[in-house]
Amino acid sequence: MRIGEIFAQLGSILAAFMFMKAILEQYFPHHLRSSVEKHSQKLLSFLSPYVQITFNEFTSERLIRSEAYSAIETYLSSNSSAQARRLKADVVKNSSQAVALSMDDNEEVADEVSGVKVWWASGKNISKTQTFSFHPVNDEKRFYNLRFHKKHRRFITETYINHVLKEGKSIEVRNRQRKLYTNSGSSWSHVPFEHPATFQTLAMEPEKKKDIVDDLLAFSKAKDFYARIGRAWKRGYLLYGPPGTGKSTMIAAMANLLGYDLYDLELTAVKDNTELKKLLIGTSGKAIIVIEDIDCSADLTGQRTKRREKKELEEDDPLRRMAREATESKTSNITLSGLLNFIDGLWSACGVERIIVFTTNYVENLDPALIRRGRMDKHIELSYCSFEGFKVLAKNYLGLEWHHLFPRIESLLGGIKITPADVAENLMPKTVPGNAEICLENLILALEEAGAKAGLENVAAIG
Ligand SMILES: Nc1ncnc2c1ncn2[C@@H]1O[C@H](COP(=O)(O)OP(=O)(O)OP(=O)(O)O)[C@@H](O)[C@H]1O
Ligand SMILES: [Mg+2]
Repeated sequence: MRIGEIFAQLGSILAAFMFMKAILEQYFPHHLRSSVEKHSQKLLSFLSPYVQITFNEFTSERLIRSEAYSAIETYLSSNSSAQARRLKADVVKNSSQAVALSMDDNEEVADEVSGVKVWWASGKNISKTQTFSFHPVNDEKRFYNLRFHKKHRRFITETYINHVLKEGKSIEVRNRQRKLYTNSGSSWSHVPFEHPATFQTLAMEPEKKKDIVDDLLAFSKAKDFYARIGRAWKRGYLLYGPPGTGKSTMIAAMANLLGYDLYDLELTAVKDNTELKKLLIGTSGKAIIVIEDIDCSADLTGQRTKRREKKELEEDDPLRRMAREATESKTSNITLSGLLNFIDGLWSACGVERIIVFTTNYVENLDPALIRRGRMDKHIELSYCSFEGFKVLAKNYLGLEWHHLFPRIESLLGGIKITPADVAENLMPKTVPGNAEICLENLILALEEAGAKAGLENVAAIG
């Protein structure tokens, strides 16, 4: 048969079909038509060995987008880009891909888990209700249909759907744009969090680093464990050490490792406990709440009241006392124990994971009650640069695994205290293109100078 004939035949079949459809629509009453459709669908589903589940984008009661729908969309995105013929593209920031691809309407992709094959189809319903409005409302209702053989019903409903939702949510967390929040008044404002620090680039002894990474990962996966033992899903870290040893850098690395948002809580800008309460309620799950330099927020060391009582006894001049009280009333009225008690209370009430990190340069100044285990569960000391730490920096900054000047640096680092920040500054290439040897020699010079200075100070102290 020639191509022309095939088209002619196809044309007449189509015409006949359209004619039948038009007759059906014109002469069949509406209610009869819908009952024919209903019964034919019943018959089809009775004969078909497949079961179908629909996941709507918006559920009828709520106007918010269904979490299940977006988790499925994310889960299917990698499958879709490999299988579907028509894809939708969306621009995403801060992701390894420049655009996120998802399958277009009326596309179907297959998925297989534990040997069970399922099919996902995307579709949309366009609402037929006509509304007259100056602002036309988009009445498209999208959905995903999951189709599978009825013999797998148990596996699908009990295991597979949970797997899809969990996997989809964890991909969302990994891909989403993280935020860095700061408090202004009783609300948070945020900017995109784009700190590049990771645990790989952090100068630290490998075992210590592994211990911290394992601890964080174990925490992030321990929802069921915390629920079972009846504890709020939270963990407190205290980072202490001299300035420039990587405390802030480690917090950024933690956020990058877990994909959490960062809330940088500036306590001195918080007026009172009510404002603090509002701020803490305003934080989301998967958050790291950071309070830097708690020792500098003098009111929070637990000694404020004692100091004030003492001063009041000393100060008899009423004018001076009034002036002091006026300045004090402007500063924060929060006490650290109040803060921690409140955090304990809040966290006990909700099931989302939160990490709180405190940093300080002077751990010895803190009230032991405030950093007891259970509040600050893990105490991490960040100290001066060791040779192991130096090797990480040399690899990051200069791309060096080994150099003939390394042994000299190792012996100098053994006796001289230098912060990773100072080492990093010396390793920073000062010329284009950078010369590794010059950088290492600069570091040796800096180390020798620091050594000579420390020696002089020692001599002066003894003298
Ligand atoms: N352990 C480290 N690994 C890699 N880089 C580091 C490390 N410590 C410090 N640095 C570098 O030094 C700079 C300062 O470090 P960071 O701000 O983390 O110090 P800090 O301990 O928070 O200091 P401070 O107590 O003054 O807040 C960072 O920009 C980082 O590049
Ligand atoms: Mg810091």
